Amino acid sequence: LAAKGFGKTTTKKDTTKHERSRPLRIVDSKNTINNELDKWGLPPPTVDDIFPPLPPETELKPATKTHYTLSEIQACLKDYIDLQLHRSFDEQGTEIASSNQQQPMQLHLLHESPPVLRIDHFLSPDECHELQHLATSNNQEDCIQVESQTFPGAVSQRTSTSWFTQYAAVPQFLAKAVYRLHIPLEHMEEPQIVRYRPQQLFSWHYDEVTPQALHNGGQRLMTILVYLNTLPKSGGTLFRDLRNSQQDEPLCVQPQQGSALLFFPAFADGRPDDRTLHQGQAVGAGYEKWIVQMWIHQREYQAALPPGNLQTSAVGPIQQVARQYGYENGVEGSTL
Ligand SMILES: O=C(O)CCC(=O)C(=O)O
Ligand SMILES: [Fe+2]
Repeated sequence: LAAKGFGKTTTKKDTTKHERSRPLRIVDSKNTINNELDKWGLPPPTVDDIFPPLPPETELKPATKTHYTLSEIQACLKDYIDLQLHRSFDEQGTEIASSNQQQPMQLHLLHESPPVLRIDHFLSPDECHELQHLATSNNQEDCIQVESQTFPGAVSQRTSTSWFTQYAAVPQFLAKAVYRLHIPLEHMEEPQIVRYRPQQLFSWHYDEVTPQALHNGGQRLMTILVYLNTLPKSGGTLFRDLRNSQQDEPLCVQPQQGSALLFFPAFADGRPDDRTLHQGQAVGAGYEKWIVQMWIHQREYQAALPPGNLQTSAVGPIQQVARQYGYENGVEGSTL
């Protein structure tokens, strides 16, 4: 959402004027274009100006193995939103059995610091199909379509299509967030379904909100996105400053149907974590990429879309899913 280089006092050049006054043409730092200057006599900002490289002393700890225990995962998450994972996952990171006949979820830590987590089987294939269907059904009451959120002057380019959904229209996704990750319903931003067609992408950005938006729920503490379909290559979620466990390449999470990706745009106290700069890579020819996505705030958040969207309207539907999936057993003191 935010292009954070702006308004920060630490950027190498003052690019604030660019944001406010004219559409930006960002140039690659390696791509010098004829010393062209704008009307303020400034050269066009480069990607490095807008998303400054991390200071060399920044702590970055890639994953060093493919399997982490729950205790190890919790240690990596200690400065971030409290997910109380021990209530739903055993020491091997496997979901504690519920009666729902679905494959148990499995935690995978993809990066230690900052933590990046994948949860396989977060949604079943049927649940993934239903969410895609919800978006394409064109039911204006349940979800509202928003074309690319890129606006003139924005520094990040998003070319996909989003649908902002009613909380009550996605009870299975929310039931899992509430009963497996213990996220308070009131802190959830409106869930969004996103479709990328071939070549579409979301370029480098941070998920944190701008200071002007903090009045609504405070900072975004967690991004949860679930891939609704599998892509063999292309369309990955790429982190500029993180490395994979072999440490030979930047961390890129390949879409796998039903797998959730969790990362943390800010620490629990609301301080943004600059290490989470990421992009949704372009989708290859012949493919589409679908995700469902939600941001979790520090405090109560009030939805803007679709009109009349209230978290409380989802309580009944979520409880119904929870009963059906056997979530209430073994979850004492639920947030609902
Ligand atoms: O599509 C992706 O893989 C990432 C999407 C994303 O970063 C966003 O919507 O904020
Ligand atoms: Fe993002």
